[in-house]
Amino acid sequence: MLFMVEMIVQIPQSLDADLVAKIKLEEKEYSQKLQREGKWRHLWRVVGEYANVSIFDAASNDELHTMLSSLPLFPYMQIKVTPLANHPSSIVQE
Ligand SMILES: O=C(O)CC1=CCC(=O)O1
Repeated sequence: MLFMVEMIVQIPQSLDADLVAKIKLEEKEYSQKLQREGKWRHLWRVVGEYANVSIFDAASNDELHTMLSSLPLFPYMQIKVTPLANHPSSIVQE
């Protein structure tokens, strides 16, 4: 099952800079693990914003929720999930 996931990152200015750097490094490592596993299919930066648009491939809503809530930046993000279905005019059927 494919999902479009929109993430807006909002890290409080008051958070310790070293802690922020550590969280970002852990976020990168975790996201790249999911990408290598084929679970995180696309990761795009939204131009001009500290935000991304991603495509996830998860077996269930529960699996997607587990992946998203395990993100190190999860406490500092607004996340919107949109389930995707095949479009009848698409020449690519997933
Ligand atoms: O920078 C972001 O958009 C948040 C994020 C998601 C995966 C990652 O490595 O950073």
